Amino acid sequence: MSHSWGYDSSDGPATWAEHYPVANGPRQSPVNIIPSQTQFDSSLKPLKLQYDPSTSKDIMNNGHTFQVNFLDESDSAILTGGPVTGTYRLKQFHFHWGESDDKGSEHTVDGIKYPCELHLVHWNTKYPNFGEAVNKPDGLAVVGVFLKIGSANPRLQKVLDSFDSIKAKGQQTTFLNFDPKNLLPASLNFWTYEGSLTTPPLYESVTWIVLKDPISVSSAQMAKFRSLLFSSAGEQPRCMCNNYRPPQPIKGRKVRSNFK
Ligand SMILES: CN(C)c1nnc([C@H](N)S(N)(=O)=O)s1
Ligand SMILES: [Zn+2]
Repeated sequence: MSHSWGYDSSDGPATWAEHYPVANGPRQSPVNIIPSQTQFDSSLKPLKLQYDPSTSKDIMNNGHTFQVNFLDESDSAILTGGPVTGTYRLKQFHFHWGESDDKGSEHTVDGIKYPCELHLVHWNTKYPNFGEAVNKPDGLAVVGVFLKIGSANPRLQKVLDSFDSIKAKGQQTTFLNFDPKNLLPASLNFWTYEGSLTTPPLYESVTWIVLKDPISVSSAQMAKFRSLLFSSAGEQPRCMCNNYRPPQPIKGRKVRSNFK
């Protein structure tokens, strides 16, 4: 049975290496992206994200974040191009955020934290299924999108409206016909590097594709993210926030960009 973990001082990122020694591995995520030290790579192909809204299934509170799950039995919602070879299927998307608008993202840019970060998790179809792909060095591709405080984002509304149904850990509700394309910025300019899952088991299996441009979110919308709970129904309520891992050592890795 996997060891329980969280984001408090007693079970948070500073403790994860006790049960997941890869936490101190050579390709851990997230990282601080320093644009002046990234390398433009003209061989990077345009990133192609082809999503089919009919593949969205449900939305759930997993006790660490909330995630929207997708049907992944066919190549209906896929990622191709960019830094990857082959076809990666969308499995789920989720978010990380802070207790206040001055923190919450996992990746940082020149040390700047955004209030929230969206992760769209895809698995390499060279493997038979997600479970086989999740711990392979080229198993996953995660697209990271920063959220920046500004005007309210109407495209987040359907997600926010589901929160009353998934307030506590373990709660789930149907979430049909949602197009994650609507959560992307206009530009797909990205930084990319080889990294890991940012939560246990911290497998070093992720090609990270972090979009340079953020999408907007209002402070009031961020307050709704913080209405969710880490705790199960009936337990002492614990606000779901600060569910982010801080940047990890780059350990000689290159961060490439597809833009100058
Ligand atoms: C098993 N899956 C889909 C995941 N495991 N850890 C995940 C992390 N939350 S992240 N941030 O995507 O690396 S996603
Ligand atoms: Zn994540």
